[in-house]
Amino acid sequence: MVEKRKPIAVGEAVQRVMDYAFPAKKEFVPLTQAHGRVIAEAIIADQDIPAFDRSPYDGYAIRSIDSQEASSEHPVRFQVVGEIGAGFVYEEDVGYRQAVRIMTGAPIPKGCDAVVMLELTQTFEVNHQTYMSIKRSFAAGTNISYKGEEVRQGTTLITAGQYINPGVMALLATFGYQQVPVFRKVTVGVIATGSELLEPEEALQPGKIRNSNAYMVMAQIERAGAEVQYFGKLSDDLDLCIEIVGETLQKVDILLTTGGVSVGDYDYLPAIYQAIQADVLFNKVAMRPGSVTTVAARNGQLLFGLSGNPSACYVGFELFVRPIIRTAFGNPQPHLRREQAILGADFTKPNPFTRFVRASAYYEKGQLIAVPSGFDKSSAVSSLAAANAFIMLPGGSRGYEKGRQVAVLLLEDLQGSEWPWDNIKKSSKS
Ligand SMILES: Nc1nc2c(c(=O)[nH]1)N[C@H]1C(S)=C(S)[C@@H](COP(=O)(O)OP(=O)(O)OC[C@H]3O[C@@H](n4cnc5c(N)ncnc54)[C@H](O)[C@@H]3O)O[C@H]1N2
Ligand code: MOO
Ligand SMILES: [Mg+2]
Repeated sequence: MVEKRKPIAVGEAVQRVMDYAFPAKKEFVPLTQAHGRVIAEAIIADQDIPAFDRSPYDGYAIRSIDSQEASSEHPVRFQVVGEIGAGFVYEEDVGYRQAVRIMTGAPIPKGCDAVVMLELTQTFEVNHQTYMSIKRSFAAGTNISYKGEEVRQGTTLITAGQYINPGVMALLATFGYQQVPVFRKVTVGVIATGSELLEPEEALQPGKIRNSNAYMVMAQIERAGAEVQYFGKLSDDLDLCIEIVGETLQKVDILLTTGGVSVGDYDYLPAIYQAIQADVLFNKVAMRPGSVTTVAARNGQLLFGLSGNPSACYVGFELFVRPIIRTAFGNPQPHLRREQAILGADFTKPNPFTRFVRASAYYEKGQLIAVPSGFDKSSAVSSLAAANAFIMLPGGSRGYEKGRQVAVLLLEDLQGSEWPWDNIKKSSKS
């Protein structure tokens, strides 16, 4: 008699997995390798920005009081006593009706309190002495970028857990980080199971297929921000599988397998979990595809038994594995971002389980539209290429027509959701 499995709700299944989330660990990487990682400590300004009063323009630094009488009828003339480019300091005192030619980014010379843009001046020479004249007055503070006007020393600019984007890189460089504290990437081991599998370089043979899942989930692991270790494919040989799975667990933080989780004669994952004394957290989820997704734990370590069917494998990864990876970065929003969208095409197939339809989501006139991205069976491989979202359709006895509001989960987003699984309700007509 084949084992009868009891499906549990998706949210319940995700919660059971999240109970095994492990804490983030810190490591240091050189600045040049920090882009794309997640910062493990706050960035607190250890200096003001700007660090000194500086000129925002190419021009002349003056004492504003000396310009008070300037007008177009009576231009005021200044003796140019020096010049200074960015990176240098003008050390002398600047006196009555003296000006220093100054370039953008250079520190304001002592005594000066305004900068006149080059375009508003006239420069000329009299007896080998350079002068400039202006036709209007300038108030104190004109064209000065003040020390600390952007950021005050001691301000927290970035908190731990933030993705290091190019802007964060600029801050790290500004504050002189050579080694950057980042969360360690968890290592996810991948094993594909199935006697039918050939690697991409192998020629096709009758009854065999190429192993697409391993390459797909390895990319999903990287997209989620973890490190991959690939242990190859295993044929359906129970003893060999038990041995390799046991060994592999020692080498990784998380082990992910594809295939062999259903009730078929060669679906060995349930027996493998039993043999290595792993506790099965669930082996049936009320979702499509991916209902057979099985997750087990041994000594606190998670083993994800993803389906062999490519679309089911893909969905199982995004719902269950990705949030665990993102939690290991101290990310408080580790789940897929949930948004509302308009269903862009009829979806007539009813199903009692919650469905995760692989979809292409795009904005049109400010409205998010989601359209199924191709052949919709659990076995489909071709619809994944164009998928950047799942349309989440509550289970029920009817299909959904174009134009309805539906919930979508975004796959290529960095923001994430804290918990997208509440209120999976019937969609309503918008
Ligand atoms: N009697 C029942 N049969 C099935 C059930 C069920 O409840 N009762 N569940 C079905 C569902 S739903 C799914 S999903 C699949 C799950 O199958 P498994 O996870 O056991 O995976 P396999 O049997 O190993 O393979 C299924 C399918 O996927 C292909 N496959 C496997 N590995 C790969 C790979 N690495 N790359 C590409 N394709 C792969 C494999 O050739 C099979 O076609 O079970 C249903 N059956
Ligand atoms: O596990 Mo299956 O994906 O529901 O077709
Ligand atoms: Mg099977």
